[in-house]
Amino acid sequence: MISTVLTSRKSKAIAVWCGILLLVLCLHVYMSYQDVGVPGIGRRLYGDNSQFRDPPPYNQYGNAKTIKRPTEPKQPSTPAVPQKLYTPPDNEEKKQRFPRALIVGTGKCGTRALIDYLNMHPYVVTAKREMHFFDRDENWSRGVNWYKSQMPYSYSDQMTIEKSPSYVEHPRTPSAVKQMDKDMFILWVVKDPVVRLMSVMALQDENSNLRHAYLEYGRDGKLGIRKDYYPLWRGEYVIHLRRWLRYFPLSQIHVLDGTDLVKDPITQIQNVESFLQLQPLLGPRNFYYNASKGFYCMVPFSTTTPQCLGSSKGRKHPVINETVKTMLYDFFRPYNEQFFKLLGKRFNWEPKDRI
Ligand SMILES: Nc1ncnc2c1ncn2[C@@H]1O[C@H](COP(=O)(O)OS(=O)(=O)O)[C@@H](OP(=O)(O)O)[C@H]1O
Repeated sequence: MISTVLTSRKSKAIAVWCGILLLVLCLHVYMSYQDVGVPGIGRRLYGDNSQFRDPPPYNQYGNAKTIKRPTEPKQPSTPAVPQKLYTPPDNEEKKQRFPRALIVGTGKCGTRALIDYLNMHPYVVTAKREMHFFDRDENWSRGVNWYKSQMPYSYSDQMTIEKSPSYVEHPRTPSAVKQMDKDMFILWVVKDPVVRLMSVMALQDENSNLRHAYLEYGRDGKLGIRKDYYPLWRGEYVIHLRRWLRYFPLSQIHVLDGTDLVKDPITQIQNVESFLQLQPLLGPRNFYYNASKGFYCMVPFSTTTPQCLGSSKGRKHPVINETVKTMLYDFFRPYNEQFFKLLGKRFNWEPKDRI
């Protein structure tokens, strides 16, 4: 009898202990799954998988406003890319193709930024260097097949784009381009011509007289503008536009302001996408403002690391005094006004404090 009582007490105690053990085990497993933050529990069982639970930095459409940037733990190093932005057509091989869009100029207005921005678009492939096919005799004489042989490989639904920043001024280019492809998309970046001139001048040595080569003394001994100076002529945009309009309708020429491209690349690139009839894919996800450079850098879909243009862009411009500034703005104003009239839109190209 005593032994029966003892046995039943013992089995009760065992049952209670088993119950407690089971409860602890269940709690343990539950906490591991939920990662409720009890140090060591979840991770000891399943490893440190916290990096896989970080939210992706961009949504499917690349809207940076939705970005949550956890500080700890770090972002996954794998590119947070909207998957499958581009699928090549079935059974197709890449081949070299003529450009369907040309960035024709103007030098120092942001042509490199524009082509590199466009290169982030999955349906765009860009020539790796300036070909100067239409404007340099030695290249022109090599013929169109040579030009095509310089183009990158692409699929049929991708758009090849080339830029050579002096196409816009060369007398041969508009007719030659039309002969190659009457439907060619023409992209043209311009800039306040005084700012553009200073960008050219910035290339000259700081102590060199060439920094002010756009000035000359007239017969009267007064300082004036050297009207036949090539960098000035390049900024007389209306002259060049008139020539292009003899071959292409204005609707086929997209003109954008390089200063707008610096300040608001997203809007500008989206306008260009629309002009080129490309899928609207580029957006805030592709641009990162680098405060120390004062420029936006690119974030292609294949990476989350910003890529900036080289040090040859964004040079410090020479300082000019108010008299020279007024002379330059007065010189360009009539050309600008005619340009705006022909273009049907205006840019803010009035004197600025900093140029
Ligand atoms: N994102 C970004 N980063 C750096 N620079 C930028 C960018 N966007 C536009 N720009 C402006 O581009 C100017 C140079 O123009 P181009 O590329 O047309 O020059 S070139 O003719 O090809 O040499 C260059 O002019 P400078 O500032 O005078 O160097 C820049 O103002």
